Amino acid sequence: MTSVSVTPPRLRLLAFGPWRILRRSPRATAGAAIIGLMVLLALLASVVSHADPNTGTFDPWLNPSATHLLGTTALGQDIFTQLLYGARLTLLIGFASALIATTIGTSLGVASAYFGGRGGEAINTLTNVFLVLPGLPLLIVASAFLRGGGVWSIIVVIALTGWAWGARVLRSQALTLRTRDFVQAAVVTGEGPGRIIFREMLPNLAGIIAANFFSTALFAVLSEAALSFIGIGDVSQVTWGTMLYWAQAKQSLLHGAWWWVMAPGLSIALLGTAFALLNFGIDEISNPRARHSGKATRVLRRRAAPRVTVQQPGDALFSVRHLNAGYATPGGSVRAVRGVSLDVHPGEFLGLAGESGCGKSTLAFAATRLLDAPGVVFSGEARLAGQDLLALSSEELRQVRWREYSMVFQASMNILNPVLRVREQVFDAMQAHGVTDPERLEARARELFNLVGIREDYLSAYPHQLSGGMKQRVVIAIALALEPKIVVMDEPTTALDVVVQRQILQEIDGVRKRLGISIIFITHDLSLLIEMSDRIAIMYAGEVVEEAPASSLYTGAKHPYTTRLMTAFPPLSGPRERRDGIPGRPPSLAQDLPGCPFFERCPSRMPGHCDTRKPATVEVSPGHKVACFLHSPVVQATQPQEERHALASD
Ligand SMILES: Nc1ncnc2c1ncn2[C@@H]1O[C@H](COP(=O)(O)OP(=O)(O)OP(=O)(O)O)[C@@H](O)[C@H]1O
Repeated sequence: MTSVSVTPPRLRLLAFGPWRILRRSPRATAGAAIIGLMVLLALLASVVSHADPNTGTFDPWLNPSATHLLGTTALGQDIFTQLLYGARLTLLIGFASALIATTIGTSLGVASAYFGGRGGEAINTLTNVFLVLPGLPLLIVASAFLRGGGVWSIIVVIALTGWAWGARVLRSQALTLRTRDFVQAAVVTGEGPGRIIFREMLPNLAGIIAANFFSTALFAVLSEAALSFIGIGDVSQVTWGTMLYWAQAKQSLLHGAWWWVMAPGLSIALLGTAFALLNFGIDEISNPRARHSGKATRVLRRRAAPRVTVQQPGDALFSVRHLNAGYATPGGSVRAVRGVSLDVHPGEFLGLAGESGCGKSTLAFAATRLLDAPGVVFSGEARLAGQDLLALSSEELRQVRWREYSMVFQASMNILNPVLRVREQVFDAMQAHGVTDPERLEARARELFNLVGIREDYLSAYPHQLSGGMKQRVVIAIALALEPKIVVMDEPTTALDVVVQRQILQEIDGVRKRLGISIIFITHDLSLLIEMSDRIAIMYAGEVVEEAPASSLYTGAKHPYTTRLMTAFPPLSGPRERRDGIPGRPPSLAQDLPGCPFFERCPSRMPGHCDTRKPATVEVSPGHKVACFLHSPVVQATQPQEERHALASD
């Protein structure tokens, strides 16, 4: 395969292009028009006016007239000509200072947030020092040092004194962004820091960076005016600031020549307004939600999934053995997963059910090496095709994750970056794993959308233009992008309404059968799992208490917890009836549980027996395993026959 490089990461604003920004926002158009006019007049100064801005060739103190639109100065210079030439340096100072300060502020702010650690703290301290230094005195001292360096020394001084505010704002925004699901997801899918910063984070910060740029430009123009006004700037150059200085020095107001002050003063105010308008306009463009706020989200058309034969389970594809995991908390360890062993076969749909807090998510996170601090894997193995995921180095893990296995988590629609089109986000996962050919990326993205039942034209949409169900389908498409062998889905449809939930589940099942992938599906909803799964494992207080083919669990659940869990949900068919919950509460996972974890709530408990020893897991029929003394050979041998029968049929 010949691979060609794809378009490098770029700011979304740049991707829009200046013309589209202007077409879309009247405010940006107005701001750009004002600045454009100022730039044009500055460039054409010598064409518009033939006078020399520095030399006093006219009578002093002339009033505005057709010959001198804004009158003349005390030295006989034409004020309109000075305004035109002054715009050149004023605009240069504004834009150049803003560019330098914004580059410094953005780089330092984002780097300190993303990388953190001591370097991040050092940058933060430096930023704070610059923030507490009083602005104008700092400018005055720095300018005094660099006096005589011309306009560029003023630009450098303003940039060096103006970057800190931007760095502070961008740091705090980047810190928030760093924890957002779509950034975390980019880390998980294997994207490097440069790519995450430029592609995932900076586009989301574009509005703030633009705001920072224009406010720094305004700060630069005002600072130059202030420095010139007090005589520290280079007063031999014509800028709007030095015009104010000379107007004040020659006491123009006492001479009634108010236009000498008003012309540069109003020009500075107009420039500030233009910067603010551009700022608003760019915010509209960089925030797609604001851009499309009036448009209704289109509803997804469902596509029926053709049924194919399920692959017969063979040897385990994914095998978890004696996994112990939990959380290190100040109050001690929470053991949320206790000695769990589970197998998933190729093409199999394994359902994992249990009450909230029983450790399902911790198991999923621990087994896929996603359990972050304070989570800890205490011991055990999680082998995917023979390779122990828990023993891989970070780089090895990066290679395997998403290519060999992928995940879809609760409310994972939040992993979609709001300012990137869906297409680019589907591409990202593939690009991070070396797929770079644009044609192949596009073809695969279309194929994936067909697979999960979304029209291909939605590839060009932004996440907010999609319904919750469609977003979840996009996330599932991303999880399938590299054709992993297994996908772990932790309540992927919880946030959706029941109808959409069911459609997506049917779609997932169809995809699984077509591609022959395995799925571990986690939910509270046992009745849903019975419908969807090949096999179901029931967790309680960190342990798997029963595991069986879905049909045999439905017709003959063995563990008292499973039978209670079954009756807690409405039946799949038949008349509606009142459901009872399971009385009592699960035990604290911070404590040791020497016996059966369900002991306290079990209607068939045998004190002195169930609470003192762990029941062995026994296979009561092919593939149906249960950890309960009601079915253990020890109890069966020691209990009278009638009592055993009564207990077992509970
Ligand atoms: N960060 C944490 N620190 C300490 N304890 C935690 C942490 N996260 C989860 N736990 C505890 O671990 C146990 C298992 O939680 P887990 O989220 O794995 O359960 P779950 O079955 O997936 O629940 P749910 O269905 O509500 O998502 C719970 O008792 C929970 O309180």
